Amino acid sequence: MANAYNILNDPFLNKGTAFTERERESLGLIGTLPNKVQTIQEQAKRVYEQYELRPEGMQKRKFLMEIFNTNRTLFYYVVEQHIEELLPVIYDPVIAPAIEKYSEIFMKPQGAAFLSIDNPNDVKASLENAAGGRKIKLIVVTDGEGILGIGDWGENGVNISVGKLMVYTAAAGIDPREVLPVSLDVGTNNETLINDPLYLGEKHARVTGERYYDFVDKFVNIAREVFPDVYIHFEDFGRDNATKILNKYRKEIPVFNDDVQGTGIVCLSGVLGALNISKEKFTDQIFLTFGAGTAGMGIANMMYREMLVEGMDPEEAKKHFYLVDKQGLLFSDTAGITPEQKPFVRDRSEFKNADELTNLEAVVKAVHPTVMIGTSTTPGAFTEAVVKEMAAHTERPIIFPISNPTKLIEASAANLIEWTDGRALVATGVPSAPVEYKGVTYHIGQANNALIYPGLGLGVLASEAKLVTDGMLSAAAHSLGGIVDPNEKGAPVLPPVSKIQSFSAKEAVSVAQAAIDENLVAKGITDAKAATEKMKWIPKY
Ligand SMILES: NC(=O)c1ccc[n+]([C@@H]2O[C@H](COP(=O)([O-])OP(=O)(O)OC[C@H]3O[C@@H](n4cnc5c(N)ncnc54)[C@H](O)[C@@H]3O)[C@@H](O)[C@H]2O)c1
Ligand SMILES: O=C(O)C[C@H](O)C(=O)O
Ligand SMILES: [Mn+2]
Repeated sequence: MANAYNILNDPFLNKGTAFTERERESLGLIGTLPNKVQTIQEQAKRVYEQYELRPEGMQKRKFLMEIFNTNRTLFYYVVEQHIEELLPVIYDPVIAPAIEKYSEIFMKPQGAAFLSIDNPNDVKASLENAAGGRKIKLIVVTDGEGILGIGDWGENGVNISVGKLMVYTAAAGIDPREVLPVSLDVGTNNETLINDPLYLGEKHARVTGERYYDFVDKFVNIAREVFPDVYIHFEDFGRDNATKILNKYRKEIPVFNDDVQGTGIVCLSGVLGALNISKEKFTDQIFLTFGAGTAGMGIANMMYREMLVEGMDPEEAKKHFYLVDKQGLLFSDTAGITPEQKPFVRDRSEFKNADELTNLEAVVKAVHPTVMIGTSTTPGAFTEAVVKEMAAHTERPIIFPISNPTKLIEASAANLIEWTDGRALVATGVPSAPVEYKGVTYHIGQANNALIYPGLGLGVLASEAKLVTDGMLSAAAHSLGGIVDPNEKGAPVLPPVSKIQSFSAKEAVSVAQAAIDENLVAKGITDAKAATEKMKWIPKY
């Protein structure tokens, strides 16, 4: 029988001052709380006022995490009330310094499962212990190798699993009792962590190769055994592993890689939104991917598949793509081409000055892109010269500098609007304030996978989809249309975060419907809307 101590210390059970007199009596809580019984609205007012008193991001985050650790329902109630303001604090960009400082500021494990490659026999017990008897339907797992654009943060990366799951609940109403953040600690190559006496992860170099893949496989298999049908979301794996792991499982079980697929979906949505504004055709676009890594290639593939959906011939479609990475424009004979880049590399003979195409400005001059997306982790790479050159050859340049966090952005929204005299259609990965320019207020869309993975997840879980297919990803990308009025001056290319709950719900229905149409759902699921509505968790007592 749970006693007062256990109840008040369990964030899923605790209601704090909102326990009614009857509950206090029946649960043995008499005298363990101030006598006044509060509503969740009153509690939320108190929490928000305290939140506002905290002067800056990390302190605001620490305060919110205390509420998260104490009372999950109240936490989500407050977050949903102030979603646009709080999302950047519980998630990107404030999550970045919270990851860097994770070991120093550690207070509570936040319900995560910590799996170590040095103790592979503990995987099952660790997952079971962390779940504590809860029926887990969704896991976000990271190995911490490619956290946002800030690199290898080892075990500290667990915070991204926790943060991504917060967005699932706040945006799409995924029941917080049914989720599990997981960290795969396979070591770290980050010297700062290795030399940090307070670092909480394994202090050795990353294990790679067969032993690494075996460990990932062990985690996937045991997770599916302990939590049948669990949907696994992979986050911030390194460039060499992300797509490889995704492709290994995606034909067998419901898995998702956020950096590859989530980023692809949100960027396709953004481009479709931009074309609604410019009234141009998708198949006329020339795409330049700057930073052809995990996210960059996920985006290129999503755009490429859309070209095929539009009826374009595969060989013809490939000609619309140019990849630029550290080496410059990527050619078939460029050294260090990754397996993901290979299908999209160009032939040197296409250009008279191929040997000069080693920097972004030269490439833009040579290929005249109409869409340029930055996933390069290179701050300021979209210089005035690059942007003006692009804008000289296209009326409405579509430019998405989406490297995160803020310090890594390829260009600010304000600069892009100014350098193109208001013609650029812009989205950024982190939130950007509206830009005032020559009497027009330009609203900047946030091309962050957080806008789409919650709705996708709700659609997958509600329909009990057995796989996550390209058709479902495409349905997700197309579902965000029709929310923004494209004819309004300064309209954003993506719907605003303030509406994330309503468009996530809409997206979930589209995804579940696609799963139903592809015969991938559990028996008896025929009504996508009813299924997603039934699944939705609401923060109330
Ligand atoms: N907005 C979003 O939703 C979203 C989603 C995923 C990733 N991202 C961001 O995209 C960035 C990349 O993430 P990733 O997971 O693809 O990392 P990654 O390491 O897999 O890829 C980065 C690529 O950029 C290349 N690069 C590095 N320096 C370069 C330079 N000077 N010029 C050209 N290319 C260069 C690297 O060689 C690599 O191929 C990160 O900042 C991340 O935060 C944003
Ligand atoms: O975490 C984010 O803000 C988006 C993305 O998954 C990233 O890795 O940058
Ligand atoms: Mn990520």
